[in-house]
Amino acid sequence: MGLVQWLKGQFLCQLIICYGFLVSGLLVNLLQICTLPLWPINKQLARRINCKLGYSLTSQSVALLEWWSGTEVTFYTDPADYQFYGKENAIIVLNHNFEIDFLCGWAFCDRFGVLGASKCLAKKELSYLPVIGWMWYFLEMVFIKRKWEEDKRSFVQSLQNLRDYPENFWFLLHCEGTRFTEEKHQISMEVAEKKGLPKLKHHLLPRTKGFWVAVQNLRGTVAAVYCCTLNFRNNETPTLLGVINGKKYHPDLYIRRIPLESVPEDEAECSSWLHKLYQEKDQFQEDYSHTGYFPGPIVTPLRGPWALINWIGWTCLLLYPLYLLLVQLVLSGSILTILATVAFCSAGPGTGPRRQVGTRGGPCPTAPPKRPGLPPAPGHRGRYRRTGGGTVLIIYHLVERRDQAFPPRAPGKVT
Ligand SMILES: CC/C=C\C/C=C\C/C=C\C/C=C\C/C=C\C/C=C\CCC(=O)SCCNC(=O)CCNC(=O)[C@H](O)C(C)(C)COP(=O)(O)OP(=O)(O)OC[C@H]1O[C@@H](n2cnc3c(N)ncnc32)[C@H](O)[C@@H]1OP(=O)(O)O
Ligand SMILES: CCCCCCCCCCCCCCCC(=O)OC[C@@H](O)COP(=O)(O)O
Repeated sequence: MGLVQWLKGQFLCQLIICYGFLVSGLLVNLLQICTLPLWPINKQLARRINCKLGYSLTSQSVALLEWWSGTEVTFYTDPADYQFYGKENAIIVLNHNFEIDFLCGWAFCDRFGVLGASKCLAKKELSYLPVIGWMWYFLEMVFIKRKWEEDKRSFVQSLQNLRDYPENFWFLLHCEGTRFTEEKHQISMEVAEKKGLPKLKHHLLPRTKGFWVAVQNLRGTVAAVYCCTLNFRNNETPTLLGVINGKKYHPDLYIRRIPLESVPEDEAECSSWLHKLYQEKDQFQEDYSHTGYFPGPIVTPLRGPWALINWIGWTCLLLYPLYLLLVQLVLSGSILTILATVAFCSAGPGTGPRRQVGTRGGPCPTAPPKRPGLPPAPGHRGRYRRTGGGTVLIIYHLVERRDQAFPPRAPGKVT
C-alpha cells in the first residue's frame, strides 16, 4: 500500500475532511440565511446565489469521490442524447440500491454543470440532516413524509415553485421510495403478485403516484425523463466510509433520455408506463450481472477542475487557523499538551472492522487467518496503522525536532 493510500486511511486525514465539510457547510448555511432579505426583492438572484453556495458544499463530496477515492463513474448513453445533458431540465429515475448512489448522481450532475441547482424527492428526515438538510431548504428541495394524504399539498406546491427556476436542474426520483433490501424486496414482490405485475429481480416495485404527480406538475418545465441505471463492477458494495478511506470503486451508469411527451398523462397509463420502465431497468441489471457492462457506447464527459479547486480552497481556508494553533502548541513547549494532542490524533476509531487492538495480544476476531511466513493479508493492517499510530510518529518527530531546536529550559531560567 503506497504512502498516499496509507495517509488516506489515517484517522487524522478523515477528521480533517469531515471538519472541513462541516465547517464549510455551516458557513454556507450562514451565507444562505443572509440571502433571505433578497428573496422578496429578487427571488431569481437569490436562487442563483444559493445554487452557487449549494455547489460549493455539494461539490466537496464529488471531489472526495472522484479525486480522493479516485472513483470514476463510467457513463453509457446514446451519443445522440449527449447534446441535451445539462442544457435542459430533466426528471431522473434512478434505482436505489447503493449507499453512494447519490454521490454518483452528484458526479453525473457535476459533469454537466447542474450540480448546484439539482433537486430530489427526499424523505422528510433528510431535511433534519445538519448542514446538508439545512442547505437543501434554500435549494427548494422537495421533502415528503411518504404518506400521500399528508404529502400531496406540499408536494404539488413544491413542484409548482420549480416552474420558474432560473437554472437548469435535474429532479431525482427514487421511485422505489426506499433503499433495496432483500426483506423489502420480498414484501414488494408479494404486492407485485397481488397486482398481477411481473416480478423484479434487482428492484423494489416502484411507487407510481409520486412519479405521475412530478411529471404532471413539471410538464412544460422539464423536457425529458432520464432513466438511469447504476451498478458497480465485480459486485462491489460501496460505502461512504470506504470513499472517505480513499477506496476506489467502479460505478457504471446507463442513461436513457426519454422525451416527456412519451410519458402518458393519465395516472393509470403513467403507472403502467413506469412499471414497464422498471421492468426494462431490471433486464438491464440482469444482463449487467452476466456481462459486466450496460448497452450502448461509453461516453466520457470531461471532469472539470472546479470541484477539486473548491475543495482545496475550503481546506486551506479552514486548516489555516488549525495550523496556527498547532504551531502555537508546539512552541508552547508544554509536553503534556502535545502528548494529549498526539493521543487524540492517534487514538481515532479504527477504519476497518472493530478489533481488539491487541491490548492483551489477543488475536483479532475479524483478522484473516495468519499466513505463516507471509506478511499479514492485504486487508489486515498492523496495530499502529489502524489506530493512527502513523500520525503519532509524525508528531513525535515534530516534537523531537523541537527539543533539538529548543533545548529544555534549565530550572528557574526563563528563555
Ligand atoms: C444518476 C443520477 C443522476 C443524477 C442525479 C440527479 C439529481 C441528484 C442531484 C441532486 C439531488 C440532491 C440531492 C440528492 C442526494 C441525496 C438524496 C438521495 C436520496 C434520497 C431519496 C429518498 O429519500 S427516497 C424516499 C422519498 N422518495 C419517495 O418516496 C419516492 C417514491 N414514493 C412515491 O413516489 C410515492 O408515490 C409517494 C411517497 C409520493 C406516495 O406514496 P403512497 O404509498 O402514499 O402512494 P402510492 O400510490 O405511491 O403507493 C401506494 C400503492 O403502493 C402499493 N404498495 C403498497 N406496499 C408496497 C410495496 N411494499 N412496494 C410497492 N408498492 C406497494 C399499494 O398497493 C398502493 O397501490 P395502489 O394501486 O393501491 O395505489
Ligand atoms: C468532503 C466531503 C466529506 C463528506 C461527504 C459527506 C456527504 C454527505 C451527504 C449526505 C447526503 C445524504 C443522502 C442520503 C441518501 C439516502 O440514501 O437516503 C436514504 C433514503 O433514500 C431512503 O431511506 P430508507 O427508507 O431508510 O432506505
